Amino acid sequence: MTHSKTPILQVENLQKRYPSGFTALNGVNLTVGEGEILALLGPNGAGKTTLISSICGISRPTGGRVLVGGHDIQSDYRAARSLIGLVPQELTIDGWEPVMQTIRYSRGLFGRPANEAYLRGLLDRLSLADKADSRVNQLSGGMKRRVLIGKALAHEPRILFLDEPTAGVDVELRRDMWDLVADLKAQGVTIILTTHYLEEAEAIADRVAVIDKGQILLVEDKDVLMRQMGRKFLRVMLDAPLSTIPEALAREGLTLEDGGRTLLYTYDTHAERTGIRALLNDLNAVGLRMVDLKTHESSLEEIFINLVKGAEQ
Ligand SMILES: Nc1ncnc2c1ncn2[C@@H]1O[C@H](COP(=O)(O)OP(=O)(O)OP(=O)(O)O)[C@@H](O)[C@H]1O
Repeated sequence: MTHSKTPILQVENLQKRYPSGFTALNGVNLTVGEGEILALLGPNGAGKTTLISSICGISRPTGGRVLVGGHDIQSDYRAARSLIGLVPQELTIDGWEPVMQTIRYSRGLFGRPANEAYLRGLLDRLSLADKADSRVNQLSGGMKRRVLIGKALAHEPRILFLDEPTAGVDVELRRDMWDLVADLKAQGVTIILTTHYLEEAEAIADRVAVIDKGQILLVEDKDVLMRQMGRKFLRVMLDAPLSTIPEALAREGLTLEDGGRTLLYTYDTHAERTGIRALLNDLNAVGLRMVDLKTHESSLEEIFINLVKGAEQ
């Protein structure tokens, strides 16, 4: 398991109360292992950006502590921050300097020795090699975002934060981003990303943390989460509509939909017996004829919506 390794990040009872009096983080605990990809999910205003800003030392927590590679982000800021790369949500980049110079400058800020070969390789991986001498303010939005990633990686951080990395980007950049994440993971870099695209978390995360109203509702291996909370649906399309479910078929998880034309059977993915065979036998016995069968598995999106809804009740 990835998270049984040495933790690169320890967040302990983190609190953030803004001067307005609003509590954006209310006792967050989170441990992330080296080389892990963690997706941080939560509705708008849940506290994702506040959490990332507090971990990266941009926003000052009002309680608790953050250790990065064992260094306290407040009392040992330089050592902790040098392990971190941050790609912010906003396109906070402009300026007339050329791309290569911008990235070189970012590396220098962390006191890393010059390494042109590394920086060239980085531009290459970000499909920016032919833009090395272009001015940042003359680039497209997508290219600026690539430069931001280059800046975040210029000092070879061990942990990379991506705040909404693919919001509003085109398909190509999204695919490049996912490839880059896989490359970095192969090099042992830890990645924490926030996203509103659940299929993105489903595609690339090892673990998923769900945050709502400044509290972590759950942290779990993605596969375990999908196995435990996932449901499967079997739809049996009938050749003639039913007004009610016949007595002989009645069982838990069975409902009618589509004006009685479809029987919807919901079952647990981890149940020992799904009950499908028995259902199909019973259908046969009562003389119902089906024209088609379809199955569907709940996505991370459905699981997430149910989790956040459940927490509100
Ligand atoms: N400077 C601030 N002063 C007061 N409240 C703030 C400040 N910054 C953020 N908040 C509030 O803290 C809460 C958490 O905001 P945050 O930006 O961390 O959420 P988020 O989960 O990143 O949301 P989104 O998905 O919309 O980006 C929100 O209710 C927000 O209004």
